[in-house]
Amino acid sequence: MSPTVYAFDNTDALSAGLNAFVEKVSRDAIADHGKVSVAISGGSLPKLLAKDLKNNKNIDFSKWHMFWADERCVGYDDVDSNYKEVKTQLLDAIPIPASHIHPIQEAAAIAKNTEAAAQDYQKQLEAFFGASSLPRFDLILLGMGPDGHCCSLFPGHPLLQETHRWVAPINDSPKPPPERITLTFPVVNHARLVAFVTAGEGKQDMVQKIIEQPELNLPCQRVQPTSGSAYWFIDQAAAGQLKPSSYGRYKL
Ligand SMILES: O=C1O[C@H](COP(=O)(O)O)[C@@H](O)[C@H](O)[C@H]1O
Repeated sequence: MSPTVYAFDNTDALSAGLNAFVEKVSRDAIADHGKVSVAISGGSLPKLLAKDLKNNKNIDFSKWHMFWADERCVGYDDVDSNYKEVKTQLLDAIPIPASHIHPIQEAAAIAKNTEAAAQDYQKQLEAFFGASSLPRFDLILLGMGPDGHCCSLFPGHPLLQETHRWVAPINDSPKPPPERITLTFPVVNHARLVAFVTAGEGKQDMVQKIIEQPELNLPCQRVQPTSGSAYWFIDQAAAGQLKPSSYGRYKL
């Protein structure tokens, strides 16, 4: 099924719309099963997400559990750490319990032992979701790279074919740093909801390809939740090459 695309006049409006969307996801998940599992990417997403969300007093963040959709194998304080970016932008400002924050194992990341880091992260997912069936995140928040990658799943990379592992190591990411871990498509596509968030003119070519040329089979296009839904939250600059019929407006 095609994703639902929401375009906003600017990044402030995008952050406001995303905040409203996440508030509803959180309320629905807590009403349904008492907690909220979220996986998040790095890059430009955390700042866009956090702008309004960090001040949202209508969300019970004590019920949130935060995981990462992908992570670079660096220390927690490294400028390349997705954990650090999410922590600085969002987690330090919201009342989420420390025990509900699930970053990559730092020792394995610093050692650039991607295999150990991926295995440990799979264990963390098994401990939270149970080991017997695929994790089902309430919400996976993803960015989109200018080459159409999401998580650390890059165009043409063999990891796109992964069907067994929940978390995979990667040692040859075309975008630095090369050593990373990533959720795989089986996990991403088992989520209840996946929301892409991207902004800026530099993304408009790729947004057009992904939304209007599905035959390209780029990584972002392979995100098709089997019993869930996919959304795109983009600003007008990123929507610059889309046909008006390809997107709608989010009602706050
Ligand atoms: O390397 C990565 O890049 C993507 C996209 O980042 P952006 O800065 O172009 O928004 C990001 O989603 C991913 O988590 C990250 O590891």
